[in-house]
Amino acid sequence: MTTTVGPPPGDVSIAVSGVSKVFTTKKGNVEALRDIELDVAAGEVVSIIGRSGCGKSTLLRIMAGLLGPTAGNVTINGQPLWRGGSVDSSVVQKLGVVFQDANLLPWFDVIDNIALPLKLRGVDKTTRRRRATELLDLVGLGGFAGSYPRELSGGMRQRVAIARALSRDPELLLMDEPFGALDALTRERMNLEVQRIVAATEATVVFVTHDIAEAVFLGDRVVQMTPRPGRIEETTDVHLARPRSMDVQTTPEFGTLVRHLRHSLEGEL
Ligand SMILES: Nc1ncnc2c1ncn2[C@@H]1O[C@H](COP(=O)(O)OP(=O)(O)OP(=O)(O)O)[C@@H](O)[C@H]1O
Repeated sequence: MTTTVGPPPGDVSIAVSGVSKVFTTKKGNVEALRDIELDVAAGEVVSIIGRSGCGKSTLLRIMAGLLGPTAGNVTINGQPLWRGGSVDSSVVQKLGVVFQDANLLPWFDVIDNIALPLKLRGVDKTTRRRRATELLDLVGLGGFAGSYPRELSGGMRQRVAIARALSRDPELLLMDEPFGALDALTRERMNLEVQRIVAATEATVVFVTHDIAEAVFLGDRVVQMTPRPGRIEETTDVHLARPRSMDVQTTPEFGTLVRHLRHSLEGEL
């Protein structure tokens, strides 16, 4: 019998090489991505910004194994994610994905929503409820185990979605504009939560956002994509100490980074 021992948390890297994506529609071909190269080191948090329609979600869906690239591939710890048109399921297991819409099942309470990925993997009920309860505490919703999604605010629902993504112990979290629909203050609180959760789990993170300040606050690096076809135009390192408080946004270093990225995006007009 062979036993596969996975790398400890914080040891998963993801690389995108030569990825292009062309959608075929009734109106013709849409070239969404062209020759994307992106290496994300283990334990790194990379934010991706770019104008609406530049291909951020398409890139994240390809990295998540939800959409096949037209050319190129994604490797996770050196293992190819895509083999021809299908995904290597052993590789995709390392991933947790959170989208803008929390997408919780309305007829399941919070615990059952969080535990669903474990149920689908055949984990027994006691174990999955114990794990879901731990995760609920981790995302700061300890008192809401028996609540239903309709009884929660948008920010709380997103935290449940994050807990659900974490239930599989992903070493790599892919987040697509998860807080886009939240008000500014809730969004700030959620950014602090993400920072805390990422520190606790040591996960590698790729975070797509429209918001330049959010990208800088969360990222070790901010990657900027060009308008369609999406290409990686520029990468900006963020050398701000962690943990970061919201007050970091008032520092000259933060302001300089945000200004630089804003000018760079404006320069695309
Ligand atoms: N299934 C599809 N079929 C055809 N075209 C698509 C499909 N999905 C995305 N596109 C096109 O690919 C381009 C990139 O879309 P994508 O959603 O990745 O952009 P985005 O940067 O995430 O946008 P936003 O910031 O507005 O969410 C767009 O022009 C979009 O119309």
